[in-house]
Amino acid sequence: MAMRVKDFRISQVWEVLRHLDASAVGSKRTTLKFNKVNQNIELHFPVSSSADICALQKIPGSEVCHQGKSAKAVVTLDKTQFVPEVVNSVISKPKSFWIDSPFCSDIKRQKVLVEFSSPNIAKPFHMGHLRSTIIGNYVSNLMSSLGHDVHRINYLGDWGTQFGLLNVGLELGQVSDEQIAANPIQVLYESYVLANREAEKDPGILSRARQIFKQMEDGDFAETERWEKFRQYTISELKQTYHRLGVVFDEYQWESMFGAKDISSVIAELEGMNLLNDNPDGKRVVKVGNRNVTLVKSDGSTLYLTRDVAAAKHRFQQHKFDQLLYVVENGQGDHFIALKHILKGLDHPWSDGITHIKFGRIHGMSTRRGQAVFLKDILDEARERSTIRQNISKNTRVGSDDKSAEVLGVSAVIINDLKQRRQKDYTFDWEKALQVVVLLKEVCFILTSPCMLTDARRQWLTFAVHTLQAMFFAREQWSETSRRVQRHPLNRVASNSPGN
Ligand SMILES: NC(=[NH2+])NCCC[C@H](N)C(=O)O
Repeated sequence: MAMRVKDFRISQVWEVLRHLDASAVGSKRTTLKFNKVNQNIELHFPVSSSADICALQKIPGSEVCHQGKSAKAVVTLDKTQFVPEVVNSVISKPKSFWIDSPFCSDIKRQKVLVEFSSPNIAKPFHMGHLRSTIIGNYVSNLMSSLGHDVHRINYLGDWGTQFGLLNVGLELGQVSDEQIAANPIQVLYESYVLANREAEKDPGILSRARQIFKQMEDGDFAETERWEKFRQYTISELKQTYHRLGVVFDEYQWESMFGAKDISSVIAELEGMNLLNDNPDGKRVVKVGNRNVTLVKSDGSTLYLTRDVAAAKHRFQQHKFDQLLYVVENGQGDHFIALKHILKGLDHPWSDGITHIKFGRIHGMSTRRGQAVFLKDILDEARERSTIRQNISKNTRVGSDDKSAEVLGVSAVIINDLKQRRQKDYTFDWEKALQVVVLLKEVCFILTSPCMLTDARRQWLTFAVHTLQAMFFAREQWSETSRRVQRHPLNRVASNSPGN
């Protein structure tokens, strides 16, 4: 049986969706189709219960068709009413569109912390960090569209023996503060590489690195202030690159904020709950399922996990969050299971609000400069390639000062990533990723040239703009697009005469 519901107004769509079993509407069997014959948009979804069927039958204009055994609903959205209505509602209140819709009225507003991106200083910003940045920003935007109070955190890795090594590298290379200030991410990375190279020849370097890290943890490190400056330079440089993706963080936290000195209370708590066991080799471990997980090394220094326990507690003290979401690759699954397990063992009921939002690896992304090491290189490459793409056709050719290459290139990288199945690994292909560039360019071009449009094409494009809005979660890019659409004469025509 199929239900056909015709001529929907947007308010009715909300009503239907509200009455239906949400799992059916959101299931993989739900598809949005564009009917080329009558130019209408159709939402097809399975109907799982007789209550759903009754709900649909009450809607004026609904039509029941028999079609095999399985029950299926088809909601036909009338192009002339629905498209302008959606586009105009979204445009008039892009921030509160979802919150104000009846569909979301029963969502309990929560304080949600989303931790994402989180690269390590002096190490490459690898593809895992890129996916985390894109997915994390998407999740944050989605959560705030639903009315949650979202706080975005970037947790930068600046701790561990690698930091001892980095300091040795700075000594060996006699790197000045000015050099670091001018190009922090690159210079710190090169110093780290230098130290690693030297450590292969001279084992003394590694023990010097460990010693420096121990001093850092114990608070005996002479260069703390210098390091504080380096961190600030790094954040300023990162902010410029995040800006290109439309990503803004509310807070930058450092792993070093949760070093040995600061986590004695966590250790005391673990001891108090009898969770910490002493290994014969001096390590202190916690049992997680049938694994023994180390929390304190034999020399007393802390580990990644210990710092995460302290960081989570700190976040709860500060924000009293309902949810804490970690957007980090699949490979760290065990780490987050251990984190949640330990917090639960420490009797923190809020640990139930912790979720690891995991994702698969990206293989094979390299730039012309070689294997991609920094986010900036990836985005520069996207811009260059998008210029080349646009120049292939004379309709989309760009001048040297054209900003569209940047916006389209960056958007293509984002869209390409969100198109993938989140938990699956995938192989990156520049050619495929940039295919969308020409389509995006065309949409913008046609929207700004009304005389180019036939009626049908205009309807389709208006719908495409709405779809793209869902993709342009990068806030700035979307607001730029929405400003264009808002100013556009087409939009005024559509809103004044829905029947045209
Ligand atoms: N709270 C966390 N552990 N977040 C993830 C941090 C990711 C880490 N900096 C890495 O690159 O692997």
